[in-house]
Amino acid sequence: MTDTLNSPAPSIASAPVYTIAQQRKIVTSIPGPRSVELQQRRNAVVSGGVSSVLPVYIEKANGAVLVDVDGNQFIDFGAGIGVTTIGHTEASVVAAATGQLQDVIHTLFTITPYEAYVRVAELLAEHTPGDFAKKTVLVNSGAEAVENGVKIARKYTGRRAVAVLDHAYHGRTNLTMAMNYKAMPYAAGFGPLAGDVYHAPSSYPYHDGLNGADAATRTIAYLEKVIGASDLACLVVEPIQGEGGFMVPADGYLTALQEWCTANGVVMIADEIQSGMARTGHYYASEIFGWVPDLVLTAKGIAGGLPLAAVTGRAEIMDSSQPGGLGGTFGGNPVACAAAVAVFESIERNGLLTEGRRIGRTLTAGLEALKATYDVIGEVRGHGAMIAIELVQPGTRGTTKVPNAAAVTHIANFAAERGVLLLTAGTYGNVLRFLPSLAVTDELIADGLSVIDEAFAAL
Ligand SMILES: Cc1ncc(COP(=O)(O)O)c(CNCCCC(=O)O)c1O
Repeated sequence: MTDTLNSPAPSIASAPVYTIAQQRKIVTSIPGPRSVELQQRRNAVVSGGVSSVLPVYIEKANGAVLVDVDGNQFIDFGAGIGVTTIGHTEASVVAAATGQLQDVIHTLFTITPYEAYVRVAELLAEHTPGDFAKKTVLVNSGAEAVENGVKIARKYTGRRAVAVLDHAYHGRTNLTMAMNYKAMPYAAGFGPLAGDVYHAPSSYPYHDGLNGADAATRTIAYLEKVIGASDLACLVVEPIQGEGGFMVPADGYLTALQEWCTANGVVMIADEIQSGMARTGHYYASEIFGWVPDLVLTAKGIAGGLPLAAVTGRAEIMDSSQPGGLGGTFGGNPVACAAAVAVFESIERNGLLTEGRRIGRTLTAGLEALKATYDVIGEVRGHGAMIAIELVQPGTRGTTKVPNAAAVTHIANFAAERGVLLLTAGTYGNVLRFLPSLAVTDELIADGLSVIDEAFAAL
């Protein structure tokens, strides 16, 4: 899809100031000796259910670089799964959070409120898609935002059913586990799972070859024939699917679904937890597709690394809850809210939407060049600083497109040993995703891609 919104804009107002040299540096084996020692301590006291992609223990981080306890420096193409979007330890976030820590750390907004929560809700009303009256509830995690978005939609419609798309990911709570596409590792053995959740066909152009209208017709047929609009409270959709593998829906797909939802009294919810907050070169990925959702879920990058999440949307829907029906002890914590205000201000001050589009162009060009050389790269896709490559078995990218998870594992491990942290994704584990912070330089991207080129050559 051509991103017609992808128009170069004036350069950023102020270049980032880094406290750690933005370069890759390997000084020990990976993991190094102190990481190995820490891993042994961890194995004695941390649940085996908590795994780590790379057992390298991080001591410092800044911009797009991680520094481990042995002095190795990694190019971070993961940003903690799209959280440190404006950069690790971004100066204005650190200052705002530090100041708030010295004033008041916690009062519980539902007991005695404070301005920072209100300011975040004002910023969300301003920057989420749609020019209608909007309201917000703040919570702590993405899954909690999904849970509350569904609660609110059920209350507003008086209906129970929840529809999600194939390849979706929405969290690790009981309801969100039921909403996920993959049971392993997220839900296996943790059931019984919540009922009234239905999985509808999605738009996956690389595999289904459908245009937006035809893909939407297929999804809507499922919603009408399998569920029935009369009991459907909400349809929850990631505009660009995250854990599922960065699938970019065909043009017109999302707006066609929104039209059907509006005509049938169904609340359509954009799960922008991974794709939102300037990740794609737009505040919200929904904008790329001209989609104005009824509710928008925000988390991950909103508070620069501190835990904060939000449900934002049409005031009449958000006000359907009875007073006291929404809340929680830490939801909208003052320190996280102060950090979030700083994040919004940094996006504007430093022109980070433009930076996201720059990063998208740089990554896409570099990965398309690799695709021209290596036929295991089936597709390069995404927007802004949310780009992925889907890997397939040799000789199949134009035909059966057989997933190649082994190649993904090889590339990720090869890169990690040389100081490049890459995350995998995809229902079949055959996607490499790039989620760098918007502070990453073109030089650092080029260095990281040179390592990845070596990794493909060594396949
Ligand atoms: C679209 C989308 N919705 C919801 C969530 C859930 O957000 P939480 O903050 O992890 O609860 C995510 C979190 N994705 C990363 C999960 C990492 C892991 O748990 O191992 C997402 O991407």
